Amino acid sequence: MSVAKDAKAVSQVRQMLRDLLLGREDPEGFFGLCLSVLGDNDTRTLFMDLIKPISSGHVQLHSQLSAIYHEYFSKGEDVEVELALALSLQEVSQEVKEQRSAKPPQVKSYAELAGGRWAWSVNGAGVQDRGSRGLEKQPTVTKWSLTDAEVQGPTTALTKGRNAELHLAEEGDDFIKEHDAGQSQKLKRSRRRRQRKNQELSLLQSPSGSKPILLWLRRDLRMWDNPALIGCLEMGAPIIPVFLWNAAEEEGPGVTVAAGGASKYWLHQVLVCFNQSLEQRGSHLITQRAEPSSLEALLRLVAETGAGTVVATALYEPWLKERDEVVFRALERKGIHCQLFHSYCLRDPYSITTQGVGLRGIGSVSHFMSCCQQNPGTGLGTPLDAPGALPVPSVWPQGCPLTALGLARMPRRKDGTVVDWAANIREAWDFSEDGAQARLDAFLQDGVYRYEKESCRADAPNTSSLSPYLHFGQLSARWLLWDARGARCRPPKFQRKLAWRDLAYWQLCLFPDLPWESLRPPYKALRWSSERAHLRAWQRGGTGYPLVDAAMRQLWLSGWMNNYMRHVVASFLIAYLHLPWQEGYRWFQDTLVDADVAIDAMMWQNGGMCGLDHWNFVMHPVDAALTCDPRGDYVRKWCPELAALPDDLIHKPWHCPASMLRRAGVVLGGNYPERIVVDLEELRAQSLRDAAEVRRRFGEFVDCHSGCDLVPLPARLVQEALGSRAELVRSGTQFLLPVITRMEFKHQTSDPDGTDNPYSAVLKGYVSRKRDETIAFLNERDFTASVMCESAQRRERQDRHQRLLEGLPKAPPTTPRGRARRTPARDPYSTVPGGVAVPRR
Ligand SMILES: Cc1cc2nc3c(=O)[nH]c(=O)nc-3n(C[C@H](O)[C@H](O)[C@H](O)COP(=O)(O)OP(=O)(O)OC[C@H]3O[C@@H](n4cnc5c(N)ncnc54)[C@H](O)[C@@H]3O)c2cc1C
Repeated sequence: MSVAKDAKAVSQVRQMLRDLLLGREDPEGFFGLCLSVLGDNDTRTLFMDLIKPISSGHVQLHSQLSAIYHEYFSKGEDVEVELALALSLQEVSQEVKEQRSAKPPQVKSYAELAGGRWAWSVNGAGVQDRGSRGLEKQPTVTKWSLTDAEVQGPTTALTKGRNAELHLAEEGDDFIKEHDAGQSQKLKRSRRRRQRKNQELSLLQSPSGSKPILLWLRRDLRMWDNPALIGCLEMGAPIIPVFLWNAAEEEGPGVTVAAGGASKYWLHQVLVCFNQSLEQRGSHLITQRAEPSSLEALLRLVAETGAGTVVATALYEPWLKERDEVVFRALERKGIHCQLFHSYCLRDPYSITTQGVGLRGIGSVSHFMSCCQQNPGTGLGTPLDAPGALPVPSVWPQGCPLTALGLARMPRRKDGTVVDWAANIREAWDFSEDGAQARLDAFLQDGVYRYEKESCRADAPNTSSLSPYLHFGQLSARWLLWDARGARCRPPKFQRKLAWRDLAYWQLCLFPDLPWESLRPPYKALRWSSERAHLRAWQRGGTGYPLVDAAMRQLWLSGWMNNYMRHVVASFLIAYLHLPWQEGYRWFQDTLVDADVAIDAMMWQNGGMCGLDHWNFVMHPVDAALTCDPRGDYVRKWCPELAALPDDLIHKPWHCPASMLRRAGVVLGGNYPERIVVDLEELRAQSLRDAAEVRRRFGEFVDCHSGCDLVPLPARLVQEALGSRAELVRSGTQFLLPVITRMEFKHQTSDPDGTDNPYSAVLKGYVSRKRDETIAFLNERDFTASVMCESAQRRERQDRHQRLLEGLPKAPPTTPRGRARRTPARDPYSTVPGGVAVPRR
């Protein structure tokens, strides 16, 4: 080290020491950073002197640092060489260089490399050997076609925050157990610091001579917490990020509509943003049409670039998983080293098992979380920081312009003008990774408080709106979970949503037909309507039911609507219009920017009465407004032609007197449609009768003891349930499992002619109980206060009269004047004063 550089490094370490004392860094992190700044030799010689100043004031910290130092430098020479070889941190000997260029870079687990001590990453951040500290390895890496023993260990470099470990397990009402999560502020500071450091240190790498790595990007299009990206960096070779597009492969078999119009548009924008992020780091994205297949395209790229390794993040849709298996097997046969990283879900859905929990309650999120808790598997690990710069190849392969992929192609009118249907989507969203982060920060700062109680409101942005970012992996679920845990308000309900997301992927893995085939056999025979005009009206927001129309127009214009509204429109399509759930699924897949085959199919199956879970409710298209849009603000926004109607009639304009409609400028059947169906009660009753009818016809799929529907079990679940006894089962044997079934179906099946079903699932709309209680409390308090005020005034009046009678001077008034009044009785549309922020018009 030169003298100047030496002095700079030492002063940097002193600054880091101050951070350590302020609690912004932990001892292990500090030691790791020293190694990165000073290098191995200087750390060995200078470290103890540098920490001397704290030896008297911070005895415990000093001895902790000394212990770490001694432990690290007591490792054997062979470990050091192995470390250097694998991580290319040190100046490597010629012999080692030759070895590296001859073989594809091999990365072992840090625990292996460090021999149970400390390991160090090429990018500069300290890496803790988790094995030696009683924590589990991170499950991020799967080495393709190798045995379990060879599955790689953690990519723990550049971890976000401190020694922390997240588990997909339930703790009380919590989804995840965390051993030691740092506070979010601290994390952000440390994140920024580390990114700066990574930037400096990635410049020190000299990947020249190594075969480049193809980083095959599909989703997980982000810089932060991207294990595949960091995995590439750790190999110390030039990285070529490639995005290959083959619509047929994405689509898979059956009707998945995996790549609908709105989500393809989003993907296009994400690729633009991701390319910008790469360019900021000195790299760029190669885009190609994968013709005739991704395998062929990759083989061409390998030939063109001489790449020795292909790295990707695992995808879990069964058809994409199968495609990847074929691709990687073929590449391995050609001597290309392949690595697949897990990061899209919190838990790899193929690793979830029902062992120890059983199958009862399957399909519900509680059951799923019990499975995760009972079989925690490997921990989630800590989020990773973004790299500061990326090593680039000397020669880049040929790509095609992003527009040539046709992801954001707009239709043209006959006159040649473009129909820019995405203009509103562009306005509504910031597609960048920073945009995702900003939305998350804003939500955690503010929205998360309302989320826990008011996520059903459509008239206020009370949910995170992060779904499209999660779908395209601009935000990792792990990162989101981590930050949510660090939020000031612990949001268990929000965290649980991430379990829903994983549950959907688990279900898709178990039932690959989920997007097009009803899981409950009898319901395949349900009598559905074929009224195309109704479907069109529903799709375009022209049903005549303002709440449904507002939601469907929001979907069309912005590509999104909140969960509650998705339930409202799904209930309307299925229970009132009797249209098949698949129609709803397909429309959502085409119009949602967050269209996600697994989640969408699971939710539509559940809504369509044939999924693993049954929604035990049906949303009423008018009454639901009481819960989600009590003042009609949401309807006013998306159906402006109704804006002038009063709050209590805006959700049912057909009840408005003609004069009121005239004054409000509403013409039913003119500028706003008449209702496409009128007798909602009868339509609902018919839907119930239809369900009971198919259950009776296919009695073999109804459990005679519990009255529950029976679902054929997939082989994987049979295997888990029977264990070794599964071998004794004759092939082709079908097992049926009783699943959660709506009470009203059971009752209707047993009493088909009964007129009064006591289990009616139609929700009448409700204002949350908590809100009711708060209002009742405030009303009560107001009333008590006004009574007290009244009696004080009475006393004051008596006192004044008394003084007058006795000829004494007037006393100054002691209480503010005002008439005692009772707070008016709560009307159903009132909101908590100072609570939910819905401005009254
Ligand atoms: C009929 C129907 C279809 C749906 N289709 C999709 C879809 O295609 N893509 C999609 O991402 N979500 C879908 N959902 C689930 C849910 O409505 C959205 O995830 C949510 O509205 C997204 O908004 P948010 O990010 O503000 O959610 P938040 O409530 O803030 O939740 C945070 C995240 O948790 C996940 N999540 C939330 N709810 C669910 C759920 N019920 N199931 C699985 N994951 C969930 C999402 O990734 C979401 O971004 C559907 C729901 C219904 C009823």
